[in-house]
Amino acid sequence: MAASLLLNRVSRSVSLQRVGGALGFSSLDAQIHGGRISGTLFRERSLATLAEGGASCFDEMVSANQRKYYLLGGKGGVGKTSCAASLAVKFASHGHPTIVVSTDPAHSLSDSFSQDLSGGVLKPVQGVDSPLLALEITPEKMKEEIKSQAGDKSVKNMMDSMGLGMFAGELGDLNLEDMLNAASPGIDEIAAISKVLQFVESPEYSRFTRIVFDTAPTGHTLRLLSLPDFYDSSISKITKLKKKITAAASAFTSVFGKKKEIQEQGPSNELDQLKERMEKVRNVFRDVDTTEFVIVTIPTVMAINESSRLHASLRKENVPVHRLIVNQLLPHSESDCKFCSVRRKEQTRVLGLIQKDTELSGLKLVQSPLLDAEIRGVPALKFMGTCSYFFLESYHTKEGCTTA
Ligand SMILES: Nc1ncnc2c1ncn2[C@@H]1O[C@H](COP(=O)(O)OP(=O)(O)OP(=O)(O)O)[C@@H](O)[C@H]1O
Repeated sequence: MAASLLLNRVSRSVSLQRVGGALGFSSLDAQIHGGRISGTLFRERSLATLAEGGASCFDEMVSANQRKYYLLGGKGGVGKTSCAASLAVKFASHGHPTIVVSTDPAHSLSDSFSQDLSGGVLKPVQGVDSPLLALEITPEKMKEEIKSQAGDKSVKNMMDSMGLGMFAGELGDLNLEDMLNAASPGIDEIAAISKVLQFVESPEYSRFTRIVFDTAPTGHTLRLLSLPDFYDSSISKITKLKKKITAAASAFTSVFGKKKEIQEQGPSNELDQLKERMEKVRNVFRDVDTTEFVIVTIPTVMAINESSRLHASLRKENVPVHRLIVNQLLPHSESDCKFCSVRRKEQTRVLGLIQKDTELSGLKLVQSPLLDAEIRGVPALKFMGTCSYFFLESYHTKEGCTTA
């Protein structure tokens, strides 16, 4: 019952042409490569009504000028990039200078915006009124930067600097590079977030009030979220080890009367800095006031099950989650073919599962319809944002669904 009411809500949508005109992109058809997105799929609905519905939905995300981080994640191929790009365009259109960052090594921001955003540097997105910058993190470039910042911090050098070079032969192969590579591919992502923190901390980027992350599929994302803890404890262990070695070295030099000074500076500072950055990343992920992880899914049992597991993991990690975007919902049609009718039944069943799922049922449901063309380019992303986020508030409780 609740699920079918949800679907009815999806059907209350708008004519593409009217929305296109209102958003100021009359040539939308041409720009999204292939005719109408939804003229045949959606029932007509007045823009006035849309505006009312839209006002309640997006206010919460767009309100407040303090900086907010939105991380969009979920199973592969469910529409994370499309939703992240669409949300970023929407923030920018509401006057928020925004940065959208892809931490997925298989980038598709450039494809989604239909612009070249590659190269591992922040690039302005064309066609949006407020500043919108996009960054496709290039893992190799990131690693190079970290390495060049850290310099050649091999364990041998570290021990040399401590006056223990004679023992270094045993350990000389260990270096920061190995440490960075050890947790690969997760380090790619943590390095990415760390890089973004650098960007947002510098005064040059302080005016950006919304940072949207398009994350890699679930497994990578979970690694990303747990890595700061992992590094924190690893770095602490290394620091403790270094202290022990320093103490042993002091004892050694006092016994044998060697005068050489034991230098405490250098590598330890590097590690402390790395630890500090990891802590910052971890804190950003868990800050309920500034951060929200938005799970993106599609109406299939496999995707819902994975979303449920993802939410359980995020909950354990204390990462704030409030919303679930159900993307690619088959919109209402007066005359379903057999195929559509079977899919629709299955979709209704799956939406019912969300309502019963202990992990997912408490989340606000954001519905995003399946459009009849690929979502590419700013106008199409604007359109997706328009038909995805209204009714947001209406759906966020079970009561909201059953009494609607
Ligand atoms: N609501 C929708 N209607 C129609 N097409 C969609 C919709 N959402 C996404 N798509 C299309 O589905 C494809 C995959 O979308 P997208 O790249 O956003 O998914 P993803 O989850 O980021 O994928 P990956 O896991 O590979 O990074 C794209 O071609 C996109 O245009």
